[in-house]
Amino acid sequence: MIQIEKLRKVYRARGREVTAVDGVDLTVPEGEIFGVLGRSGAGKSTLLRCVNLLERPDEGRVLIDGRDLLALRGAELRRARQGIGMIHQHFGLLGSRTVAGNVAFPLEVMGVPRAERRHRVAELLELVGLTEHARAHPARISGGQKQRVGIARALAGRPKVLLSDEATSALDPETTASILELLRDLNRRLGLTVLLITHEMDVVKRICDSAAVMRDGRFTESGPVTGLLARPGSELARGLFPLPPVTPRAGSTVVEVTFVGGVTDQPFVSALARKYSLDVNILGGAVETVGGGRVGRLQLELPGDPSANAAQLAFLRDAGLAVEVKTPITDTEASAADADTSAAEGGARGPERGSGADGADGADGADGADGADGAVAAGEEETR
Ligand SMILES: Nc1ncnc2c1ncn2[C@@H]1O[C@H](COP(=O)(O)OP(=O)(O)OP(=O)(O)O)[C@@H](O)[C@H]1O
Repeated sequence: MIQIEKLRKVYRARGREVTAVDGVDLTVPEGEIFGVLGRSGAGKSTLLRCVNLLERPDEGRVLIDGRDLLALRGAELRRARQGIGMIHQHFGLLGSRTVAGNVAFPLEVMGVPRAERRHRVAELLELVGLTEHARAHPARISGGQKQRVGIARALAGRPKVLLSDEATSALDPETTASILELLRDLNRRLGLTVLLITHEMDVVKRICDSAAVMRDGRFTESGPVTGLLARPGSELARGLFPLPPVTPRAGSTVVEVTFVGGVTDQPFVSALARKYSLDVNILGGAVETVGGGRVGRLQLELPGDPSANAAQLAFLRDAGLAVEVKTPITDTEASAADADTSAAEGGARGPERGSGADGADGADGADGADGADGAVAAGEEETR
């Protein structure tokens, strides 16, 4: 279990202060996968690096299975950090060592005897499906395989907690899917608690139990993923279901409804139309599988303004839907919007951007560049 309390980290450089993490509280229960989503510069990496003390927070507490890491020193702290594995976007493998040699490295640092090391490396390579590549060098394997080596290495010290720093950001979509599947599988088989940071909405959708959206060092929303999706106004929901922006007209009601789980089986649109003898216009919609369950969002347009649709809106809410009413615009605004729309070619109703669409780092160092995993090779400081 990971608990973060009122965490704050301020960088000071050349007389300038940047508050990278600004009072974050977070609990990841044992065996859960928690995703922190946000754009570049939101403070995600700093938050993650404070969890294994690669960065020392200025304020707050970090507790792993109830132990306050900031209260530990020396050998005790090193042992505690061995219980936290970490994987990175650019893998951080040692180019001079084979796949097996990379996985063995943290075990050497921990002083594990040679015979035991061999056994453990074989076990780890099997766990990540790389037994056949044990003797290959990183330059000879694919990006997905490199990340599998990174995962095996991170698990060498049998950690209970795994930190993932944009682990799939350098991979193509197919490889990303296989790495996410591996992480989910390891999470279930080993009971690993995973804290991951990402700018990819898809990562949250595929494997996270809970998530937070981070901006300017703070969480703007946080909770179980399906709960966030069903919350009106949720940035996560908007990012997952990028429906086109709509311009509600005076005399009509535009509602966005989000439905989760069993609600998707109910024909609520036709039930609404029948019950109130309405023509319901569907403006947009998307249904996705999130965390193994079905979640969807629909934009509906009902005749009459919201005050005339109170019963209809209550009907949708009673059906278990999260309902968000888009504020109607005035007649004057409507004619201005008409002018805008006809001026813009084809109406230009592009999809809204997701919350974290743009954050990928530029490519950086290749294998062998950034040395050992800070979590397992305790005491070594990573450089960025
Ligand atoms: N070592 C550092 N010294 C000074 N400022 C830093 C340092 N590391 C990060 N920052 C600043 O702290 C803020 C948060 O950076 P951080 O890397 O944690 O964000 P991020 O969400 O992980 O972004 P990215 O996805 O681009 O890595 C940024 O304004 C960044 O410039």
